[in-house]
Amino acid sequence: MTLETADLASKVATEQEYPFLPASTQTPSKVQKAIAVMTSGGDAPGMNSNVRAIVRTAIWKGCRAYVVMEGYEGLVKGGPEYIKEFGWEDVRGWNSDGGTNIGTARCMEFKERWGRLLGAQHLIEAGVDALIVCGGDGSLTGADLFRGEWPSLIKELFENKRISEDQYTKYKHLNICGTVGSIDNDMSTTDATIGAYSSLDRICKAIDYIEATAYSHSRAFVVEVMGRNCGWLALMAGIATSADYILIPEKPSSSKDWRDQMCDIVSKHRSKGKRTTVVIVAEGAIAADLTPITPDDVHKVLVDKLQLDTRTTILGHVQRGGTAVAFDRILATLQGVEAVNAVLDSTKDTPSPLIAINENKITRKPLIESVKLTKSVAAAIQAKDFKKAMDLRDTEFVEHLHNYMAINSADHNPNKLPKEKTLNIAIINVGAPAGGMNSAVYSMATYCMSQGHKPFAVYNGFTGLARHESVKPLNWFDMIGWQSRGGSEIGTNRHTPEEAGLDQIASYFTKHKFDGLIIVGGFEAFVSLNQLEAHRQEYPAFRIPMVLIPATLSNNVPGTEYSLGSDTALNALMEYCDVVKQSASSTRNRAFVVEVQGGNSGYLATNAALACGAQISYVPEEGISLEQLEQDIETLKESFEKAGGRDRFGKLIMKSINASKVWDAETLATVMTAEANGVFDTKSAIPGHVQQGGLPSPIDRTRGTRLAVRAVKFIENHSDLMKPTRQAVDIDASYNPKDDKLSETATVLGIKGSHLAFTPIRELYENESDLAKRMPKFIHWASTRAIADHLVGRKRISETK
Ligand SMILES: Nc1ncnc2c1ncn2[C@@H]1O[C@H](COP(=O)(O)OP(=O)(O)OP(=O)(O)O)[C@@H](O)[C@H]1O
Ligand SMILES: O=P(O)(O)OC[C@H]1O[C@](O)(CO)[C@@H](O)[C@@H]1O
Ligand SMILES: [Mg+2]
Repeated sequence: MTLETADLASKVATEQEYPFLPASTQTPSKVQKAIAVMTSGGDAPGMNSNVRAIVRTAIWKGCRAYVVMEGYEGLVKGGPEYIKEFGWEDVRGWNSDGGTNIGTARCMEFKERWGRLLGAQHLIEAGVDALIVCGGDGSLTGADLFRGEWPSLIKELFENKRISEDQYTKYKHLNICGTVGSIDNDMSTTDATIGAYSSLDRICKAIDYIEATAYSHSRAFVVEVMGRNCGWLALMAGIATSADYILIPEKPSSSKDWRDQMCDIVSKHRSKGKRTTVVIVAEGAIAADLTPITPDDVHKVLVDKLQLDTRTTILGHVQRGGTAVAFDRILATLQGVEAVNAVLDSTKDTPSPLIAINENKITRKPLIESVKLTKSVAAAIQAKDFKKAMDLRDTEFVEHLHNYMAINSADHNPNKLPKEKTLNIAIINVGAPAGGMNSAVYSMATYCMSQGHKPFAVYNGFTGLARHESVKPLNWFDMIGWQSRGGSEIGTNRHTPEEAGLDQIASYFTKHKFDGLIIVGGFEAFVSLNQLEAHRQEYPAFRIPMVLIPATLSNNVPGTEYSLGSDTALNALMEYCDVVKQSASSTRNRAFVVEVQGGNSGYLATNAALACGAQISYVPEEGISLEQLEQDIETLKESFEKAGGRDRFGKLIMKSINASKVWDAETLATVMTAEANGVFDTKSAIPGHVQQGGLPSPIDRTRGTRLAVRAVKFIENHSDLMKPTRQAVDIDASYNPKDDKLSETATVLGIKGSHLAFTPIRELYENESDLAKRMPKFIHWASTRAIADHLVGRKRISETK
């Protein structure tokens, strides 16, 4: 995630007070604004990270921070019990807490004007001049209304002498900002709401468990998931667990009655030997005539029409529980920082912002527009205009649904494409295993099948091919369950084509008539793709469209801000760190140095630091200077002394293995303990290959699918361009390596800012790679380091000089 906030440091008051002090002890001259945050609507994992980031950023910038307890109910009730000033320490350790620590509510009074009038009065009485609301579509609709009505509310308060003239003048404009916190992911203009991916994680885990018992009894399960009127959770869970059928509000079956369509698909799967059936029903699922579809309805159909032994599981509030996944913690943190920036940037003429995320970029969107768009989805559904409802959901939603439907019909429906258009597509994994590799392979293979292409797996990387001709067409039955599995089902290794043997590889490409290649892997895969492209002149077999889907926990592939597996790894590391931090907190005066993988990339260490609130992260990009180390030990000492054995004060230090050759985790821990003079002690903790993760995270699974389908489409779209270059009579003359159009057909599919993008491998290899370090030249996450530091009060040598 990149955050192009104007440099945080530049907005910081020049002489910073030590940020461990509560806001109230800061000198009033530095106080710019009083910023309040509330959480509202259903609680969502990650809300606490959002509040933590808002409170600390506000304090860091010299503002006073307030929290409104119990959502809008707290505004309506008012007073210091509900609108409280918060200090730096009040939000310590909140990253790993589920739910919302400041409470939330569904407040009917705020839907009435008199309730909002009270809310306005109480905000003014508390001296709050900016309100950040973290909530779902309902909460932000309320916020939008509140802001719209503000002038009339304060006029009425003034006229009725409920506020003074001074207050009336001072609080003329309500500065409001929304951060979207809801498990439903139903807010337009943002790809993800805080909490949605945590909920998806809970759902996928539950369905993974259900699969095992369903398999044992050869049963069908109907699983109801939340989401109110939005089918995002059901759709994404459907993709991530390769469920047999999903029912969502936005897309009732139009061609057929849903019962017949579901039974068709389920019986096709069963007839091919599948022992389990999972049907996911969104709680808002409806038929084309708007009649609700309940789990009982689905259960009855599966029993009556297909005679399946069927059970129903309503997941309920389990989906909202537990600690937030790494994505939500980081999203909530970066959005919290951005929300404070937005509030400080705003003038009376600025429209109220909503802090969104598009692909990998934190963005600001006009709140009013987002609320309007969101409301129009519900209106379109009510009007049975499902096409419009789909169009109004973000484009990613539409893409995911299209992919799910295609993949789910793989190998069952008549081929989409005429015979002459169908292709042989080779799939290979290269490098270390990464979460989501299987999902990508499964999805590209099944998508190929749905179009009529023939997917081939190249087993055990390029050496497998060169030495053993390990190529096999993939079939549907063999891949059942791959979507949810960790590791690499088709095997992977680090050898590049040059190491494995170009002659053999080319001859097998020719023998199996490959028309396209998709490589899933990390930096070795990147190098491999470049080699194949560079050898197209000698080997016509390589004159095929080739796509790399980056997959590595190091997240160091040029051309993308996100590699498959990095989210799974981040979660594995974060869970490990939460446990270690709990231990450190219980022991009171203890810190842990956690050694993090990632080669020369500090991505994992930096993001784990953000997600866990680590005190320090040492990364290869910066190294470890003695001066900074001394400074860090001093800061740790000071903070342990100040804490005086208070609870929840365990400290984490993330250290990338390659941050320093001299300072390994253990040495660092020993030195810190010695230098601390008994104030605190430090231990080392080494998660090692646990960081590759067990089951892939839902993000890696669903992104794996999305990237896979895009990769196949790229091959389809570039096949006609490449065919003549290997089928011409004069094969040498038919290929000009300098022809950009041809060389662009060897490409990396990645996420760049707010877009998915294909970038030619040659361009990346020549201009954007630091080959010696196996790193991209541009570190897209660099700006998050300053944020991670500021949120824990770490001082940098450069700042203290
Ligand atoms: N139209 C509205 N006018 C004023 N306030 C509203 C409005 N809609 C919602 N609110 C306020 O926001 C609160 C939360 O809304 P809602 O229950 O719809 O949850 P949400 O914010 O959409 O979150 P989630 O859907 O995740 O539970 C309501 O209880 C109410 O106080
Ligand atoms: O927790 P409550 O008030 O029962 O509400 C449940 C609703 O809240 C959500 O969990 C979040 O909006 C919905 O998915 C669900 O419909
Ligand atoms: Mg809602």
